[in-house]
Amino acid sequence: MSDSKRLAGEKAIEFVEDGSIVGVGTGSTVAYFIDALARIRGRIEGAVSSSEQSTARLKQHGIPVIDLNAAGPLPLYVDGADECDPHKHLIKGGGAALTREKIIAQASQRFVCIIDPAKRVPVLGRFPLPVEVIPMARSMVAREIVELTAGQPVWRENVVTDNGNWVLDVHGLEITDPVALEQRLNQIPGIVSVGLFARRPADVVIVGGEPPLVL
Ligand SMILES: O=C(CO)[C@H](O)[C@H](O)COP(=O)(O)O
Repeated sequence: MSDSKRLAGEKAIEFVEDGSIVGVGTGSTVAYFIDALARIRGRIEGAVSSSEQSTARLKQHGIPVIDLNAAGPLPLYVDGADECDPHKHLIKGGGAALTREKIIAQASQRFVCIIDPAKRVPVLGRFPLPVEVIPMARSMVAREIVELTAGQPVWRENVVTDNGNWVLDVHGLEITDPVALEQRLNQIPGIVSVGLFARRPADVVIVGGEPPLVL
């Protein structure tokens, strides 16, 4: 598994443009991408990071970390996913970094998603859908989700996001219309962001293997 993650992460380097600022996601697959990025760090201006975890790894490698507000639109965002359907719609947020990941994906011209083969599914929902919530809204949002979907929200206790918020993981979903579900959930007050990347799916998906598959 970690070999396919490494192969996906290393393949994504081919999408990095010289002199650019690269958007960097979060997770164990992205860690391999950051390590590969370090080997070409002289060719890039720096990176915009989606989490404290990735920031620490980028800095360890001496890669300058740049504020998104100072960077402007990015040519490339590279990130992992928890699930990916045939339309390149994703579930993300297993690492609780979904909000910043979504912001950087939106700010990027091209989103290259790097996954191991186990992440490919015909329909999203086997992986519980992460939802970042303002702490005071947790119970209300959970009730709204129960009313709106067939899912069961479970509070990811002991996890506080980099933004100081909490995460609900919604179990038992079969997400046949990810765009509609993302839109509906986004309208509930108290939800900061939903780990569905359907309105802004990946542009390219790299599935790690020998050789990596580029979709
Ligand atoms: O969305 C994420 C973090 O919020 C990650 O991209 C996702 O959880 C995949 O992680 P990994 O590469 O470790 O399997």
